[in-house]
Amino acid sequence: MEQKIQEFMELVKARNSHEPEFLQAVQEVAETVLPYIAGQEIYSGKNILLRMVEPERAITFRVSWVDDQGEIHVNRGYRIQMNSAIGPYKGGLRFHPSVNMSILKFLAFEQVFKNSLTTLPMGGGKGGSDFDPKGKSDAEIMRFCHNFMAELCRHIGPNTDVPAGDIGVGAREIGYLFGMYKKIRNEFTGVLTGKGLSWGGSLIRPEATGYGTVYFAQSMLETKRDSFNGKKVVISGSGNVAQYAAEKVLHLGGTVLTLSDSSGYIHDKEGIDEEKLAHVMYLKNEKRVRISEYIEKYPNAEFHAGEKPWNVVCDVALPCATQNELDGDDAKALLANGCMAVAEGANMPSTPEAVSAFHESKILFAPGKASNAGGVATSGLEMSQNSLRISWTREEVDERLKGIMKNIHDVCVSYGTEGNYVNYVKGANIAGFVKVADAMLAQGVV
Ligand SMILES: NC(=O)C1=CN([C@@H]2O[C@H](COP(=O)(O)OP(=O)(O)OC[C@H]3O[C@@H](n4cnc5c(N)ncnc54)[C@H](OP(=O)(O)O)[C@@H]3O)[C@@H](O)[C@H]2O)C=CC1
Ligand SMILES: O=C(O)CCC(=O)C(=O)O
Repeated sequence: MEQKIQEFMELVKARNSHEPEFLQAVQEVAETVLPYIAGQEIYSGKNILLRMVEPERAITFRVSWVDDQGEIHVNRGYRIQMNSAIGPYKGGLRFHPSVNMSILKFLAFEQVFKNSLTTLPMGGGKGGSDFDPKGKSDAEIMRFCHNFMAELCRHIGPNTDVPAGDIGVGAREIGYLFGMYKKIRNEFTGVLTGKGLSWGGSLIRPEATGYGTVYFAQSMLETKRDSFNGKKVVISGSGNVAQYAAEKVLHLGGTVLTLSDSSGYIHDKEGIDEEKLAHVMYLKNEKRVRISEYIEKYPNAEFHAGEKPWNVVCDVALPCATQNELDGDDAKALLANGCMAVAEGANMPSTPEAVSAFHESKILFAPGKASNAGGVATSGLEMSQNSLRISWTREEVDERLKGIMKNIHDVCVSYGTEGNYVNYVKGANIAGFVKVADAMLAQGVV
């Protein structure tokens, strides 16, 4: 099997040699899914995983826009339409200077498995731009979003491809994107999710990724007859996912000790309570400043410039910032400090070395494609509400989200149990694969 995996990866590398993040995501899936395929007659000779690693379509386009000084800038826009076997392409848009083909293909590939795990009819896609929203005025953001959508609108639609937010794309950007789509196409449809409540959005969508991550971690803790109550929790990031993961940890009786951004992390030994979290939301969502400003209001907290929070003693770690933010040394530090569970809110935040360390020490470890699936699942619920032209209550959406997260947890357990340990990576990859693979088999070679 080792050799089969190596041969498969050689083929993928030959085509994608300059895409390290994409190769990293594929390697992890190959290591768990190829041994499973080998024991399943129906997949024999069908090259399904090889077909799944090739995007159905990868679109790149120019986005020109004018800044407040009248200067013209050019960015690159992307949409990767990875797999539509089980539904329209679905996945976020990321605006960050690091965005490139490798990062978007890894995200789109992960999205295929994640969306399948939700059990909702959504294929996988991802897109974005190397545009950097930091320091831009509202007017500049609007002009960029409008020009981005002026091209993207040709390639998406409520039954074709339904983008949403990701890093650098939140409620404000979705508004500008939706406005331009509606103007050009002259149709009011659920073409984007994460919309405002008065124009087709769903309650709980902003909270869903963070809440879902904590619901998943809660299910893992329950397998050890444990809970969040009284747990010390370390969280990275301070954006959408981190904020609502922190909120749900507080609801469940845990203590949140850290939050971070790309400039460093804050450590509040007294705990980031609801009032302090509201201040973080103000700093990040309205004032749009660095997390270091937290200590101006709460001087008992510390700011550690240029560092990550993984050396802080904790029971549970929730990486909620970005890919590869938690490496092998960080994992060792968490384990040495007694961390018992890690649930990824971000996409692929743990490096392969970190994941191996978690597995070797047999702690609870949830990969993002399972634990952060609550965001896209609730996007799926937003699509359903748009199609039915109704709005569910907060409680209704939250109950559905809880049910979906519990179901994802349980399916990971059933495919990932190895003796008395649950390998959630294996469980998520195989369970996500099976539904897509079966649909691809049924649809023939297309
Ligand atoms: N939003 C959603 O519904 C979903 C998001 N995710 C994933 O969750 C993660 C966070 O997304 P989201 O919260 O939406 O994004 P936001 O843009 O709201 O927040 C991103 C956070 O991560 C930090 N960050 C970004 N890049 C880096 C970096 N290179 N080093 C350190 N910190 C960094 C940002 O800090 P700074 O401001 O300094 O850049 C910010 O605090 C991503 O991996 C995303 O793909 C997964 C599922 C759904
Ligand atoms: O809600 C969505 O469609 C996308 C969410 C997303 O980008 C993700 O799950 O990584």
